[in-house]
Amino acid sequence: MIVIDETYKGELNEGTYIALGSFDGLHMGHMSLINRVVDEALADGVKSMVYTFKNHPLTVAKPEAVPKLLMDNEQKLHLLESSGIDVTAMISFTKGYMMTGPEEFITMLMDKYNAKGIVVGFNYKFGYKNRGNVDSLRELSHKYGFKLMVLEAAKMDEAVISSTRIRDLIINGHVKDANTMLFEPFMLRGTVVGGRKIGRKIGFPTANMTYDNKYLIPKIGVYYTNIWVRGKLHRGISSVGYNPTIDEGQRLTIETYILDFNEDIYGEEVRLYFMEYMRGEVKFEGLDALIAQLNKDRDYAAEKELAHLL
Ligand SMILES: Cc1cc2nc3c(=O)[nH]c(=O)nc-3n(C[C@H](O)[C@H](O)[C@H](O)COP(=O)(O)O)c2cc1C
Ligand SMILES: Nc1ncnc2c1ncn2[C@@H]1O[C@H](COP(=O)(O)OP(=O)(O)O)[C@@H](O)[C@H]1O
Repeated sequence: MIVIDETYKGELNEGTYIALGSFDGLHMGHMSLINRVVDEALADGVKSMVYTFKNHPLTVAKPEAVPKLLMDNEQKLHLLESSGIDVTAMISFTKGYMMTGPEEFITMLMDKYNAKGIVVGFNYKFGYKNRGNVDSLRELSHKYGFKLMVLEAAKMDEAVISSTRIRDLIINGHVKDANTMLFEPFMLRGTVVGGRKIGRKIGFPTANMTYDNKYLIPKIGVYYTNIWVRGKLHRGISSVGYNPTIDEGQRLTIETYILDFNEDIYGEEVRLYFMEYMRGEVKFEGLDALIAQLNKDRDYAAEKELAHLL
């Protein structure tokens, strides 16, 4: 897959079909657009392309309304590439860019990327003040002669699948339900950092990881997770919380005990996949009670399946 940004000066002279959207989380609705653009491009002998933004448009248009994100750009690019997309344009959304009107946006796609077709979802809005929609796209497709494909809403349990719906599930602990709508399980990326060094003393060393508040943090509690570290996926049990048994935790930590694992991984980059909410965080009477519970958590996780990642 070729990844380009606003500085791209080359020419895409083969012709492209372009899927438009911000694609946060890459859920099944997004995937239907991605699959469609890949299939149609193959059938018509053009390149499949995704045009998206490096930063959420609301970071410029309305910073106080930016949602917590479900996915970082690195993971988005990885999944788009795995889906067979030929070209992804990941563009910085700026104040100047925001002024682009609907028609200007579409003619830019035709001039710069040789767009022969556009794929969007039923509720797609675009251009300055969101003045463009599916109806104006239809008019523009007649005026300029490109192929327009508008896809129906993908649904689960009779309700439309959306990034907002998935965020709500995750902040309420329903990660398993959220994952059924996602291309890959919900994941946070971070670096393993030092903690209080108590974990190893109680027989449960935990890899504490950094996190970025730009991304969604699941509900406080304990999860069955999968953790990708040093090129391999492992089962884990993770705590998202304040560790009330050990200290009056001021700071939220995300820490994982990795099953059947004994390596020093300080400084390693990890990806933590949230598979299932197991229980809430408890303030135990003492360490023995915490250890007894951790043994149960581990035994439960040991029986679970590992995710299949792309
Ligand atoms: C799967 C898991 C579940 C946990 N559940 C709780 C809990 O319910 N209550 C609590 O106070 N601490 C809980 N902890 C946090 C432990 O107290 C924590 O791992 C311990 O403070 C070690 O911290 P350290 O890595 O900074 O040394 C949990 C940790 C893990 C890995
Ligand atoms: N099974 C394991 N799960 C998690 N971390 C492990 C495991 N085995 C060894 N480690 C290492 O031990 C560290 C955690 O030990 P711990 O005593 O909890 O220290 P800290 O408080 O610094 O997290 C991890 O960061 C990792 O380097």
